[in-house]
Amino acid sequence: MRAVTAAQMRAIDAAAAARDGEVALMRAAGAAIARLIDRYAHGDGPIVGVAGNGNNGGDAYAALAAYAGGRRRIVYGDPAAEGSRARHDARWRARIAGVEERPLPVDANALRGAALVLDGVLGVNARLPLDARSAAAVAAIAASGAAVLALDIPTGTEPTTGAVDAHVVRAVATIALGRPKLGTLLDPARDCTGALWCAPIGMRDADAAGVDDPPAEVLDPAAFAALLPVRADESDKRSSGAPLIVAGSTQFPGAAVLCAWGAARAGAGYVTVAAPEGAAAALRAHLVEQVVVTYDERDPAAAVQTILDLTNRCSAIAIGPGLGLSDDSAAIVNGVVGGTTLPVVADASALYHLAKRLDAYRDAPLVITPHAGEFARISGKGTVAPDERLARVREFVDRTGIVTLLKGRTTLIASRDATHLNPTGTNALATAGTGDVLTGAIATLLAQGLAPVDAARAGAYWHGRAGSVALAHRHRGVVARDVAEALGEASLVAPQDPELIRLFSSR
Ligand SMILES: NC(=O)C1=CN([C@@H]2O[C@H](COP(=O)(O)OP(=O)(O)OC[C@H]3O[C@@H](n4cnc5c(N)ncnc54)[C@H](OP(=O)(O)O)[C@@H]3O)[C@@H](O)[C@H]2O)[C@@H](O)CC1
Ligand SMILES: Nc1ncnc2c1ncn2[C@@H]1O[C@H](COP(=O)(O)OP(=O)(O)O)[C@@H](O)[C@H]1O
Ligand SMILES: [K+]
Repeated sequence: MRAVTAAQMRAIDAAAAARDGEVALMRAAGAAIARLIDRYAHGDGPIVGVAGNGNNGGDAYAALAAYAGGRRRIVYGDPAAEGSRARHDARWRARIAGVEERPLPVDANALRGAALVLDGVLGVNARLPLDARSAAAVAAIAASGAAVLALDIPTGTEPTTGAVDAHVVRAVATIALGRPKLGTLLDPARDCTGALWCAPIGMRDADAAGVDDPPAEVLDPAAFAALLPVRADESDKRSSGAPLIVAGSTQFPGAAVLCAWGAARAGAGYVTVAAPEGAAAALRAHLVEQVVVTYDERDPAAAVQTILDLTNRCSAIAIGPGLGLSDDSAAIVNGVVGGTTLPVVADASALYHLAKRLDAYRDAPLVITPHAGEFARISGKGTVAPDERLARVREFVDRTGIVTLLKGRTTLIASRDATHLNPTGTNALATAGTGDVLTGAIATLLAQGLAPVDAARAGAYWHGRAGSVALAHRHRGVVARDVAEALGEASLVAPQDPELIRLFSSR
C-alpha cells in the first residue's frame, strides 16, 4: 500500500471525491472510525470528539454520528465554522444521532474522564507550527490524560515529514483515511501515532501517479503473506531454498550461527555455512542440520574458489556477519560477490569491504543491509540524523543502483522504483545478533526466488513481527536466537478485513 505525502493524498482525495462525492467519502470515513471506538475506549465515560474547522473535524462528527455502541457522545467544535458540504452533512447527522455539541475552546477538565477522545483538530492539510487555536485544542487533549484515537494524523505532527510541533497529540491509535500518511510512519512523529490503521474508503494509488515519485510503500499483512514463498509438494531439500552463508571468524563464530538459524527458520531446505577454519569448532557445536565447510582465510584465492564451488549447488548467498575486517577477508568478499551470479545479501563486515567498489554492483541482484553506522560509512556522506534517513537512503540508491535496507527503529528499504517503510518491529530487537538473523532470513527468501527488493521488504517485515512474537513469549531479555525461533509463528497472518487494515500495533 502506498504511504503518501500530503500532495499525493490531495491528488488521491480529489479524484475520489470526483468519483464518489465528498459527502460519501466522509460518511465512509466516519463508519470506519466508529468501528474502532469500542476497541480503544476505557471506562464508562463519554466518547468525546474535538473537531477543527476543516474536514478532519468533519470526520470527528461523522464518526460520532456513525457510532452505535450506546455510549454518551460529545463533540467540541465551532458552531459558526464555514466548513465543507461534507462537514456540514456530518455535523447535521451527528445532531440527529443525539451527539451533544459544545463550543470550542475545550479545556482539559472537560476531557478528563472521557472513555476516548477523537482527535479531529487537523488532518493532512496541517502545517507546522500550529495556529494558537489548534495548539490550545491539542494542549487540552494532552492534559486530559484520556486515551486518544487520532483521525488521519495526530494533530501537531507534520503529515509528510514526520516532524512534530511543541504541542502534539500522543495517540493510542491513528486511523489513516484513504492512505497512511508518510509522516505517521517516520520518526519523531511515529511515537505519537500509536497503532496505525488504514481505512482505504475506495481511494486509489493510481490517482497519485507522477506526484512526488518515486513513491513510498508500506507492507500490509495481506501483502506480506502474499510475498512469502510457498513450498511446493514436490520440493526437495535443495529446491526448497539453498542459501550459502559466508560468515563467522575465530572471534565471531556466533554471527554465522545466528545467520544460519535465521536462514533455517525462514524455511530454507539446505543451509550451507562457509567459514574460516578458526570458526569451525564453534559452528559444528551449534549447527546440526546445517552443513559447515571451512576455508583457510590466509589463502584468499583458494578460499574464494572453495566458496564459488559451493555456489553451484546453492541459490543465494549471505555474506558478511562476523567475517572481520582483515585484508584477507576483504579479498574473499570481493572475490565472492564479484565472482558469483547468484543473488547476494551483504551485511556487516562485507559492507566495509564492498564500500570502495560499489560501482561494480550497480543493478546487480544484491541487497545490502547496513545499520545507521554502516550506512554512514558506505554512503561516504557521514552520520545520518533520524530525520534525514529517508532522503539519505533515497540519494544513495539513486546514485548507486543497489537495493539498500537501512536498519533501525523504522527500517527503510529502497530500490530505484520505490522506498518501502517497514511498519513492524520492537525495541526488543535492539540486541546483538538480531541483524544476523535478518540477513539469514533474507538469504532464504532470495534463495526461494524473491527479487532482491521483495526479499528485503518481506524479510524486514517478518523479522519485525518475529521480534514482537519473541517479546510476547519472553516479556524481557529477548536474544537473537529467540527472534529466529519466532519466525514460524510470525509468518502466520490472520485473515484481514480489506476495509479496515491494521498496519502496525503500538510498541
Ligand atoms: N474527500 C475528502 O475531502 C476527505 C477528507 N477527509 C478528511 O479530511 C482531512 C483533510 O481536511 P481539510 O482539507 O479540511 O484539512 P484539515 O487537515 O482538516 O485542516 C483544515 C485547515 O486548517 C488550516 N491549517 C492547517 N494548519 C494550519 C496552521 N498551522 N495554521 C493555520 N491554519 C492551519 C488549513 O487551512 P488553510 O490555512 O490552508 O486555508 C487547512 O486546510 C483529512 O485529513 C481527512 O481527515 C476524509 O474524511 C476522507 C475524505
Ligand atoms: N529500537 C529498535 N526498534 C526496532 N528495531 C530495532 C531497534 N533497534 C534495533 N532494531 C533492529 O534490530 C536489528 C539490529 O541489527 P544490527 O544493528 O545489524 O545488529 P547485529 O549486528 O548485532 O546483528 C535490525 O533489524 C534493526 O532494525
Ligand atoms: K487529527
